[in-house]
Amino acid sequence: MLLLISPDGVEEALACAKAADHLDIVDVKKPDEGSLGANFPWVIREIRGAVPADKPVSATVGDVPYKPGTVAQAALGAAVSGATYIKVGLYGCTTPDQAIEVMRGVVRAVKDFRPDAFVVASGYADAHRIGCVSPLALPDIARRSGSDAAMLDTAIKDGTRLFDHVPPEACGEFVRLAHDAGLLAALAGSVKREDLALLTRIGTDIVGVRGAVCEGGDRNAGRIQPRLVAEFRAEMDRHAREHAATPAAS
Ligand SMILES: O=C[C@H](O)COP(=O)(O)O
Repeated sequence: MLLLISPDGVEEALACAKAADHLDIVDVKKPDEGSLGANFPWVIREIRGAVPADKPVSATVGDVPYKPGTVAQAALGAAVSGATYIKVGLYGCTTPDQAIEVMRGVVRAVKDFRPDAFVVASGYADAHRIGCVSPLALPDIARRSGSDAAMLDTAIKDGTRLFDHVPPEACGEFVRLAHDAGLLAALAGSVKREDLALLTRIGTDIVGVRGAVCEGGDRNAGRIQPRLVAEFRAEMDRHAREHAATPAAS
């Protein structure tokens, strides 16, 4: 399982750089603009320069409206600024067809510019609270749009967590659907260390985290701490080892 950490700016990205041995992807966002809030192009560029070259930089394009042209242009902006993972939160899409249309525009805009870029179609575990496409629709949306991964995060950061909205069995189904479609499955949403056993067991490819590696577990007032990133990673590795040692159920 890969570890994606979401700093809110250059200062926290430097904390990520200090913990670079313990993480896999640095994900630039602007949490005060929403769960997948987009940061400025110059911040993405500066963070790209600040983290080791072998660590991919991801950027969120926002909790986007159903405006395919606007979103495609924003996604290209993130890619031009140096992000190679482009994450789109399909906040304003109420049907799978709308979401596919948005993601097709993103895939074309980004891959015309950089064919090896990695496009992530993200929905929300708490979609029922905001009225957007349902979580289990995401793998098919990602597949039909030519995206590379399907993701879930939580839209409303009020202390409720991924598994509060999409129970572990349904997350397992999400991962299965993504894998059947040839995609990676990414999961986030106030994930804590105690969730790692389940996330490992269901075959999650990427876990996205912010609050759990911030001081006091506070994604808003706390800052990312290299020590907490290292501890989180050690816990991931422990579960990976235990899972590998467990005989597969027949
Ligand atoms: O993409 C990952 C998100 O930033 C997760 O943030 P969170 O762990 O605070 O919910």
